[in-house]
Amino acid sequence: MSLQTAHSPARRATEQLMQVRGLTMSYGSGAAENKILQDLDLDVRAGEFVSIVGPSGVGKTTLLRCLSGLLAPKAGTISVGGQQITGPHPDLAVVFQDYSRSLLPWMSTRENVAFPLQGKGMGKAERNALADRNLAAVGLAGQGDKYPWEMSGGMQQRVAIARALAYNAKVLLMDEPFASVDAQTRFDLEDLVIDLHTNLGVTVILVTHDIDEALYLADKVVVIAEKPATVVDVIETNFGEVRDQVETKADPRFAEARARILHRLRDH
Ligand SMILES: Nc1ncnc2c1ncn2[C@@H]1O[C@H](COP(=O)(O)OP(=O)(O)OP(=O)(O)O)[C@@H](O)[C@H]1O
Repeated sequence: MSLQTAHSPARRATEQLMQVRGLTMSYGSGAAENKILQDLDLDVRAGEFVSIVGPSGVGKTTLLRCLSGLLAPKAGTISVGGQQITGPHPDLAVVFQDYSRSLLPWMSTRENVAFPLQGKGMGKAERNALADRNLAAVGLAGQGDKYPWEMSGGMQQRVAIARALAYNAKVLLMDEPFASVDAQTRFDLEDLVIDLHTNLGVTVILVTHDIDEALYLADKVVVIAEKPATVVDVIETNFGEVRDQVETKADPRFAEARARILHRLRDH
């Protein structure tokens, strides 16, 4: 597979969708206050794939939890489509690293995917049909009757992705989603997410400590560092729409971007 220039709507994103201004977050208060994020700004265009990378413990999960409305920031604003985020929001769906805790073991995979759709006022047959369509989109056609514990880790994470897609959120927020699977499964899941992004045009914000993964997937890599953490660099990747685990990573622009990120992280 060769590198190509961007053609898909997803990789030609232009319209502003998400805006973060002055995001500040700390745990505890008074003498015990632990400042994690300080004055962080972030812009995400509709259909864009944004990776957020930074050293271990810098505050990546805290940032993603704030973006998803699960954690209230101490200061600053987060908006999606011009709407302020003040709590969990139907435009935002989250995929966590720990699929084994995010899927309900007593429900079949179809029920797991269909469950959050109850709040959308759909009948059971419609929910199940939507669940089956989204399971097929992640390569799990015909697997709806299986239980999560009958599936491999990679398959369970596919179910969690199908559940997020079925919810039809505008933004898919992913927190180290491939950190708990083996290397080959990780590559397969990365390529699955690229396909979903390209074909469905969904906006993705993915947090990872893996610089290669961040670059391979994204249109834009946001580097956070320092304590408290803030944005120290933003890199537009321009590797084209089609990504290939071997060729993209061998592209001289990939090596250049990787070196730039490593320098930024070393300097902070
Ligand atoms: N609920 C919490 N209460 C208090 N401190 C917390 C809480 N969650 C995280 N922290 C602290 O906030 C800091 C940032 O944690 P966070 O998990 O956001 O970082 P991270 O960059 O995602 O880390 P990693 O790369 O190891 O996953 C850490 O020092 C952590 O100990």
